[in-house]
Amino acid sequence: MLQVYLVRHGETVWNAERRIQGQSDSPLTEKGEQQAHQVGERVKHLGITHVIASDLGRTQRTAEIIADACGCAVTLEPRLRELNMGVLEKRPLDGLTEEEERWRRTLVDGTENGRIPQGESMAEMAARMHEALNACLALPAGSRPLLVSHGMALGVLISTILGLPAHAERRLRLRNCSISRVDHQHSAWLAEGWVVETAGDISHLDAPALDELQR
Ligand SMILES: O=C(O)[C@@H](CO)OP(=O)(O)O
Repeated sequence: MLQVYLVRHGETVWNAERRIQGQSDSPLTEKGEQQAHQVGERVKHLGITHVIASDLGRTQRTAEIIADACGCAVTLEPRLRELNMGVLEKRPLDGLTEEEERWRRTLVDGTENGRIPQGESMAEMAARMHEALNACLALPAGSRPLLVSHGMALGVLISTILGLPAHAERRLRLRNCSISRVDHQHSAWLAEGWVVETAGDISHLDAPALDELQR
C-alpha cells in the first residue's frame, strides 16, 4: 500500500486579504510559516521520503519548511498548481463585479467545462492532479511521499477519488496547512486503487487556520 500525504500551503498575504491567487502568488504570512513548521513537527516521524510541491512560491516555501523537518529534499511538480483562475486572479473576493461573480459561479456550480475567461476548467485541473498523484506509484517501493498543493486543487483531487463531481470540492473545507491522506491499495473490501484515509486534519495547528479565502 502506498500512503500519500496531501498538505495545503500555509496562510498567505492574499489568503488573509481575501484576494484570489490561482496561479498568481503571494508570500506566506508569519502565521503561514508557523503553520508549516507545525506540519513539519507533525509529520517528521512518519517516514516521509519525498516532499513534492507545486512550483508556486507559497507551496515551495511551505514544502521547504516541511522537508527540512523530515530531512528530505523538495521536488517541484507544476501539475500540483492551483486552478488557473484567469482574469479573476489578484482580484479581491469582496470586490468582484456582477460579471466577475457570474464567471466565478459558473466555475464552481458544475457547469460542464465552466471556466473563468483565460482560466482552466475543473476537469482539466482534475486530470493533471490525478496524473501528479499517479506519478507517485512509480516511486521506489517503500516510499512515502508528501505533496504540497492548494485548496481547490486538493479538494478536486479528493472529491474525484471519492467519485464525486469535481465541483463537490466546494463542500470540503481544506484549511491552510491541513493534512489529508490518500492510500493506493488492493483490498478485498474497499474499492481498488486510491481511497481517502483523512481529509482536512488541522489537529496539529495551535491556532485557527483560514479556509480558502475564509469562506
Ligand atoms: O488561489 C487561491 O486564492 C485559493 C483559492 O482556493 O487557493 P490557495 O490559497 O490554496 O492557493
